[in-house]
Amino acid sequence: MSERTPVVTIDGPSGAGKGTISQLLAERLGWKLLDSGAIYRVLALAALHHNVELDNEDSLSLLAAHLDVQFITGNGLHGIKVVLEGEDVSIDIRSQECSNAASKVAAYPRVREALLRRQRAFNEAPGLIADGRDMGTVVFPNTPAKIYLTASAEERAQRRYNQLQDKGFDVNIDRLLSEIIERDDRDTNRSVAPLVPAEDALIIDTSGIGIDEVLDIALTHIQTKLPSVS
Ligand SMILES: Nc1ncnc2c1ncn2[C@@H]1O[C@H](COP(=O)(O)OP(=O)(O)O)[C@@H](O)[C@H]1O
Ligand SMILES: Nc1ccn([C@@H]2O[C@H](COP(=O)(O)OP(=O)(O)O)[C@@H](O)[C@H]2O)c(=O)n1
Repeated sequence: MSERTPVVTIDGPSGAGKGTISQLLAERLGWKLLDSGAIYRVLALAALHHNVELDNEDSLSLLAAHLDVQFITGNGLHGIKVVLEGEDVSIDIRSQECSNAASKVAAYPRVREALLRRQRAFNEAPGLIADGRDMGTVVFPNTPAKIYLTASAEERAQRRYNQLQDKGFDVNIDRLLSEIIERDDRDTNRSVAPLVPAEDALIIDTSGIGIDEVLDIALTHIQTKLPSVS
């Protein structure tokens, strides 16, 4: 399988800066954006709405295959408005409850399989920035332009705390840190598509590095790997 149009993958744990850098790259290059985490978040929210148990792989994979979700660009929190069954859920999917539920539903192989084609369909001209956990390892493994962002758990929890507070969520930093560690652990140790840098990814530890500098490093890497990008 080879990618039809250029793809840049941005993977890493929660709060590493993937969404921020992906959005800036998509704007800079005029490319499409795939926020794959939002798909798992929406599935988790749909499961909560329809009283589907988060440990029922059969029902979850059926729900995943028929998920009625739209991503409308140029709007909303992450630059994308997320609409589930006609309802704008852009804010609801960012709650801590949804974050935790997303990482639970994402651990099931048949759920991931059911969402694979939907994610690959985002690969449209002129190019795609794909943000997630397994973009470089599973969803778009053939692209040469792979980036893995990381930072210490404490720094990521502090960033997420500031971000959620700004959005009006009531958050507790200690609970946030333990949930981030728990989610990292679940994402890293699952049997399918675990959170791990692709062998050929550029790893950027963003602890103590500002967004502008991370963006410069990412752009230089992309231009090296995809010479058509200027
Ligand atoms: N390099 C950085 N330095 C400081 N803050 C950052 C950096 N990258 C991202 N942030 C901030 O951290 C928060 C989480 O970033 P986000 O892009 O949502 O992470 P992720 O998508 O990896 O979970 C955002 O408020 C963002 O502005
Ligand atoms: N490609 C992806 C993206 C997200 N996920 C799961 O979905 C959850 C939410 O992803 P996210 O990217 O929105 O989370 P944050 O990094 O924004 O905290 C993660 O904890 C993962 O369990 C995944 O398994 N694979």
